[in-house]
Amino acid sequence: MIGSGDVLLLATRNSGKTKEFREAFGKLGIAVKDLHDVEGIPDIEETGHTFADNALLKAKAVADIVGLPVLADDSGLCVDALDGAPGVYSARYAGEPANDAANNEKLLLELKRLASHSESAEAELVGERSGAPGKERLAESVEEHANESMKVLLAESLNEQVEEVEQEPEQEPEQEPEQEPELLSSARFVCSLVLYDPADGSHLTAEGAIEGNILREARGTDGFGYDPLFWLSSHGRSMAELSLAEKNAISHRGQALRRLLEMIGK
Ligand SMILES: O=c1nc[nH]c2c1ncn2[C@H]1C[C@H](O)[C@@H](COP(=O)(O)OP(=O)(O)OP(=O)(O)O)O1
Ligand SMILES: [Mg+2]
Repeated sequence: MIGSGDVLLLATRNSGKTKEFREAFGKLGIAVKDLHDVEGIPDIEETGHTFADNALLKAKAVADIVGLPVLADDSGLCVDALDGAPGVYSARYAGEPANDAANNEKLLLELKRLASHSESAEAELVGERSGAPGKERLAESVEEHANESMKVLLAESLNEQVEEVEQEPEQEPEQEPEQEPELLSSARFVCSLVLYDPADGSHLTAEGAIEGNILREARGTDGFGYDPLFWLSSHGRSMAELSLAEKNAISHRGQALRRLLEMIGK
């Protein structure tokens, strides 16, 4: 039922999603349209409790209006330190109307708040164990180690000076090895796709997920949504530092789409 007339309508107003589907379907000779190309489709409330529920809701609502098969994508970010939030609320995490920058900012705020809470809880625990209040105990610990740290610092700076002198002047400065950036929590992107046929109400559902970590600082300018905060250790890049094709090859959406296409023999 897909590709009747080799055009497929997506039940989305998210141009970032449309771009990714265009890249993937282009290879199959299928043109992709979205709700920016169709008039008279109202906003569809995403009242489901799962990604699959919401994808079905969107696909059915639009397909019943246009009378053609429709593909819907419901997706989001599940962050472990936040017990799976924002999850199905990813798009409206910072309120409505949906705003990627505000959502990213809220995500960082929540994770940093959590980190500072657990740091102070840890300090108190140290205090309780030693019988001294947390802050005092920490100060003592700094005192105890101060001399040792000073020695290490002095030795390091001496070593650096020696290395500087020893370096050949015409030698290329060595490239700093890229350090793993600071990460706040493990997380995953999840995507549910539903292809709905209004002729008989039949539909197919496919899911995909990708594991990663939330960065303390945004990186990259490609993609959309939470991509700049989603770190892929295996690639040494954020999702927003991948090209469209690279993202599709690994993403939750790419995986779900390949599964769906397999189901319909494409
Ligand atoms: O690959 C992704 N890279 C980064 N962020 C992503 C991705 N995939 C989903 N997300 C985020 C964006 C949005 O905050 C929410 C999706 O919400 P979701 O309701 O499915 O989409 P949406 O409202 O943007 O468009 P629409 O419902 O019209 O398809 O998860
Ligand atoms: Mg939505």
